[in-house]
Amino acid sequence: MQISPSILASDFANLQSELEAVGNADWAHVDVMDAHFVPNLTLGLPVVEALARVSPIPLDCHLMIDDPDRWAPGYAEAGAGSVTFHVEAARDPVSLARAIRSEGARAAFAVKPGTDFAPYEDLLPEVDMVLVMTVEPGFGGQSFMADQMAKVRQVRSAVARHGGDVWIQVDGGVSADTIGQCAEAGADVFVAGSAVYGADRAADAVEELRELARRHG
Ligand SMILES: O=C(CO)[C@H](O)[C@H](O)COP(=O)(O)O
Ligand SMILES: [Fe+2]
Repeated sequence: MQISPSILASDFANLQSELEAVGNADWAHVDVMDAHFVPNLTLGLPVVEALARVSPIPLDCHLMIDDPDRWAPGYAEAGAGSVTFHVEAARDPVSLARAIRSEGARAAFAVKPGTDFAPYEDLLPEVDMVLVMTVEPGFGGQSFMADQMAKVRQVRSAVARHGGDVWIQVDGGVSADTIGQCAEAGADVFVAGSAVYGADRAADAVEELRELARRHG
């Protein structure tokens, strides 16, 4: 059970100390948005390169961008430990996942709430993780979509059928109130922005979420 706090909910004026505040987490989730794939703009490659230099934990980059085939391997090269692209935006997901892995990072694909997983099941041997979005991508602080738990169960069964160690990540509205159902459905990597950075002590929130996930997993 791994926790990946989303720095989207942190203080962008103090990113290094915000990363250090969640040094007990497994990953730091970095939301890259390009104002095309989603209607919001956050940060890009130069900032990720700088964060990779100072972060005490590996970066988990979630690319909400058009044309990931062109850009995603660069994030692996910049030092991200895991790079997630959206299948809705990828032209050749197999080659893309291989390019990310060949740069030494874990490769993952994400599915939006309205995207079926079944057409992408054959990609499982090419990736290290599947991200099931539990909000419409674009903004932090949205309400958790419990109807996506059926998809998490579907991915968990597909992973069991295929064998191999593919992690299942959930992202969006994950909190102390919702993490239990995610773990029960089969998720094992949990992104949390507001629930971690909105807490009095971010590190305590990370421990609490991990404990709740373990209890329900
Ligand atoms: O990908 C994302 C939004 O597109 C974020 O990672 C996600 O929303 C995390 O924020 P919160 O936990 O506040 O929902
Ligand atoms: Fe994200």
